[in-house]
Amino acid sequence: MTPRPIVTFDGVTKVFGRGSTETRALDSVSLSIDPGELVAVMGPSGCGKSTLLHVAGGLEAPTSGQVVTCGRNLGDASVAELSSLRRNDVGFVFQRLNLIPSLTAVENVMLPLELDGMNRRQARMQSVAALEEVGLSGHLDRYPDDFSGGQQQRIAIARAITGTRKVLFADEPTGALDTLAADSVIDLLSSLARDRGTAILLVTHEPRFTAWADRVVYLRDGSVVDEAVMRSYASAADLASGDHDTVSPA
Ligand SMILES: Nc1ncnc2c1ncn2[C@@H]1O[C@H](COP(=O)(O)OP(=O)(O)OP(=O)(O)O)[C@@H](O)[C@H]1O
Repeated sequence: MTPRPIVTFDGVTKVFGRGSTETRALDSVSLSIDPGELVAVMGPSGCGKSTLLHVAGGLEAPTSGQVVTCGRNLGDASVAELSSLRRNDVGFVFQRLNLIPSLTAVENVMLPLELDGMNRRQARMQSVAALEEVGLSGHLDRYPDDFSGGQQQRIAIARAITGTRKVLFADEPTGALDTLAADSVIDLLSSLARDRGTAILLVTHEPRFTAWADRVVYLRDGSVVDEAVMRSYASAADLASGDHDTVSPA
């Protein structure tokens, strides 16, 4: 049975500004992402990659078109529904980690849950489970500065997947990491998709990460210009040589 997509874009346009300052960041984008799928989003600077993530996660409203994330139509979702989506269903990770240096790893993961009104015991339980999923269960009480850059990004990922979140939006999560640490973070994202069923939308400038992706979506000037279905983990070299299945957007 075909899984029900966890994110669907149907003819989505996002315009910033008006008149002479108008920017069409997304232009009639249609795509969908299934549970457990790792989709890489690539394209030149300013083509709309971050905007795609922000609109999919309810941080920005579409100007027109329909966005459905985790069963919610974001176009007519109330403020309360959007905030529930961000609290319970989706997570974000960025290049900037925003970890608080004076809090331990587990306290950093717990913080948003507690700010959200969850009691301390439950917040700790969920945070310990998330840190276990990212391979840091033995380091709960260490401070961010005690970790390498790659491990710090793992803490940020744990914070983004607590509870039953079904989608992770990752915007250049390895931008500040060396090659080895970056590969290990992408490895982790790939295993979260495979083993936990988390759908992952990964914005990246790194062609080599396409080797971990199930699908690659190429944006230019706000439009999807190409999609590559990566079967059996084709390598970036295969991609460059055109040895992949290309699906032209509708
Ligand atoms: N809040 C905003 N207000 C006005 N314009 C914006 C806003 N956010 C994005 N834009 C514009 O929309 C376009 C797409 O921006 P976006 O950040 O989505 O691109 P990107 O592909 O993620 O770029 P990069 O790879 O450089 O991060 C750009 O022209 C950008 O200047």
